[in-house]
Amino acid sequence: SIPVASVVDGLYELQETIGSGGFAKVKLATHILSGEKVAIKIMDKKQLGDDLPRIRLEIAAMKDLSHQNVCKLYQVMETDTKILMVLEYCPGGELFDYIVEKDRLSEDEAKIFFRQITAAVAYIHSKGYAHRDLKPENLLLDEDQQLKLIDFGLCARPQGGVQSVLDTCCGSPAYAAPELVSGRAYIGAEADVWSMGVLLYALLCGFLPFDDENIGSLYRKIQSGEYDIPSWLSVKTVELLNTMLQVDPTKRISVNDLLKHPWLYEAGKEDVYWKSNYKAQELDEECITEMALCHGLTRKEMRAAVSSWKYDYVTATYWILSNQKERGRTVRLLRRSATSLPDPVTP
Ligand SMILES: Cn1cc(Br)cc1C(=O)Nc1[nH]nc2c1CN(C(=O)N[C@H](CN1CCCC1)c1ccccc1)C21CC1
Repeated sequence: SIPVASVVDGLYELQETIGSGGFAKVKLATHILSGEKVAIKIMDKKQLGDDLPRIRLEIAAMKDLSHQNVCKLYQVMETDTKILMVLEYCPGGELFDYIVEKDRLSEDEAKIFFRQITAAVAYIHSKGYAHRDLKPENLLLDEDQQLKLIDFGLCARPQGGVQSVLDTCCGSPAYAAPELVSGRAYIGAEADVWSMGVLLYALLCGFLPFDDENIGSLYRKIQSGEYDIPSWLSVKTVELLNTMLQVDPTKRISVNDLLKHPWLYEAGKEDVYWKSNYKAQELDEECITEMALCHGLTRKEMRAAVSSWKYDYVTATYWILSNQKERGRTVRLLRRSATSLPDPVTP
């Protein structure tokens, strides 16, 4: 079978393995043209077995999600036996390890993280997705201590969101059930808010609200919705937790109402900026120019190549450059270096 090294040859320099799970492993790598570090998630198709559709779903979702608190997908490569996802590298590791190290977070620090988690979830829900596996292991810290959501393998998307459900149900909303017209018809959106409640509790307490070695009694505890309130939690915090940890999903706060909840704004914080900073529509001219120079193409040709969003090396280079710009770094690529760049398109 085709070795992974051959597909990344000249594009990425593979380095050590930084994570390994059942059917996948994550290796640190360097995007040669920019010198930026990336994380390459390498999955074995055979080991994936009938989980393969989950990966196709994860890839489709991540191509559609560009947000400052969602780990960016840069490139997808496939060989006869492997699927490779080139993703944003987060040098801070998992939020899970961060909490373990600090035992538990102060209300102020938890608030900073929770605002970012709410921004990420509000964004993916606005795109018609639900993550359905929110936990501190799936939130990574980047070099600026910003949280990035990962692992969309379990995410769900009703075909085209609520509008399509409305359209399909006999055409006129007169027949649509109340939860449909209220836009609550997401698959799993309410479940995401419950998980956010568990997440916030874990940040503030360092242990879980519902826990038990025996899975049966764990389920009973979850279904009871009863959990201990440690003395260090403020009344306002407990009120917020209660709005999320409502057993009845129809009584549970929505992520849009969470965005307006006063707890997120204490200590004079400004609005949670949940919309995406990425502009996939209008391309960044500075990045296009730098790429055109590096590839020996005109800006017009480069613009056309980038806006085809093939999730090839061109897409990766564009996203990496725009991330660099976003972080206030200089937008710079290696000039036409020895690396075997694809020959410029003959004009
Ligand atoms: C742990 N760590 C420590 C440092 Br320093 C950096 C990291 C690190 O993993 N950074 C990192 N940057 N970008 C990524 C990662 C990890 N990572 C991941 O996608 N990591 C997940 C972690 N999941 C959490 C629950 C189950 C597995 C993973 C998925 C499959 C196999 C192995 C790991 C990406 C690619 C998106």
